[in-house]
Amino acid sequence: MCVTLSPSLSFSLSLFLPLSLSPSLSFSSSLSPSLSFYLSLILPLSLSTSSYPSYLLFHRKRCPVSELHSKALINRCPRRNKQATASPRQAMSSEDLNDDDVFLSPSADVPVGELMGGTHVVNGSRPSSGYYSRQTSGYTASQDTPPTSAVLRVEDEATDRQRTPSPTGYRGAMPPPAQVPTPEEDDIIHKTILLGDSGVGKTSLLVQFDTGKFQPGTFSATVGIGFTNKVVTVDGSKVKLQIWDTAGQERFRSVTHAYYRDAHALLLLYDVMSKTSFDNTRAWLGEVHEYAQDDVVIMLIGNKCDVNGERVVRREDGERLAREYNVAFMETSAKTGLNVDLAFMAVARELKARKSNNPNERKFNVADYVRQEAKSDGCVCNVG
Ligand SMILES: Nc1nc2c(ncn2[C@@H]2O[C@H](COP(=O)(O)OP(=O)(O)OP(=O)(O)O)[C@@H](O)[C@H]2O)c(=O)[nH]1
Repeated sequence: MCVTLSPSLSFSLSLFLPLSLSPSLSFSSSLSPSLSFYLSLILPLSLSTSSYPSYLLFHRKRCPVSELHSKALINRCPRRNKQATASPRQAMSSEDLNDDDVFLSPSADVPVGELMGGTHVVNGSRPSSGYYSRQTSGYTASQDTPPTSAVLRVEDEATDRQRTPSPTGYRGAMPPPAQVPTPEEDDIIHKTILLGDSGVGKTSLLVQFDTGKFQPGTFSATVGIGFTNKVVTVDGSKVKLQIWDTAGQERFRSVTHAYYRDAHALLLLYDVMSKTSFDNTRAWLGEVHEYAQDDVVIMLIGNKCDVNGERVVRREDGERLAREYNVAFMETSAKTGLNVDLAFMAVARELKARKSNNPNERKFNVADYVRQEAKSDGCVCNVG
């Protein structure tokens, strides 16, 4: 049933018609229960399709929850856009995220926004082209020139904290536009994502790689997601890495899932002082297999290997887990810088090798390389 009415009239009808119809219908013996239900419930909603809440209702109803779970992103309700069947990868990599895109938590039938007290609505262009922040009505994206680093922020109770530079010095870092590579310069940008529990040292690792510094201090959790572009030289060739630093906290999980769908490499960190963070790597690897591409380069990293005495995860345990999942493994220290460059260089080498026409280079094996180089780099991390 399709009736074109003015918004105000449809709203009035949607509000008052059921009230006026329902009582009479429920006592009417001449109408079947289903018809009475239709008239009392569906009819008013049909009449009010021009009002936003009703649209959302239809939107949600038309996108099966099971499908939403697997996609983690409600994209393009058929009602509004014929590309409703676009794959999640297409949806995320295309530049036309709609204002009806809503991030969902894969672990619950609840949009992330609702978990955080609002509804996330993504407006604007894709993440690499700007700087996102959630305001009361949703994300807004600046239309500035793409930066070499960006941060997805969620403005909630932590707003003030976000505006304060994090102890690690990474959050909010926005290099000047002069450093921005033009699209012509960018042949292939390899999207590399740092994953792992909150506090394992993802931000610190990236800061150490980017600036060569470690900033000790009070731990301040990353909010949202941000990236830094780095160009590394491998055998005389430049390899462009776009390194995404994700928030390890559970509440941002479904947002970050959406980002590693088109990742080329994933660095999964745990903290050698935290058995929980090590145990959780299995769950992380499960998510990686669910959301990332099959051929993504994965490296398991035991960070904070500078600690003495407080270590609870042995190096052998990390090695065993890496063997089990057939991924490369190394221990690093974002504090001392041990093996930090190597971690990113190894990934860059592997990504370059995969695209090489040189048969010798294509034989490159990142796990073997890391094993060799980490030893020669003198990793003397103590085993507890
Ligand atoms: N000793 C030591 N401490 C480290 C190392 N790396 C990070 N830390 C400390 O661990 C804490 C957490 O580091 P972050 O880099 O903020 O952790 P994160 O994984 O980015 O955390 P989220 O942003 O919540 O996901 C900070 O206090 C760091 O100073 C390391 O290699 N050695």
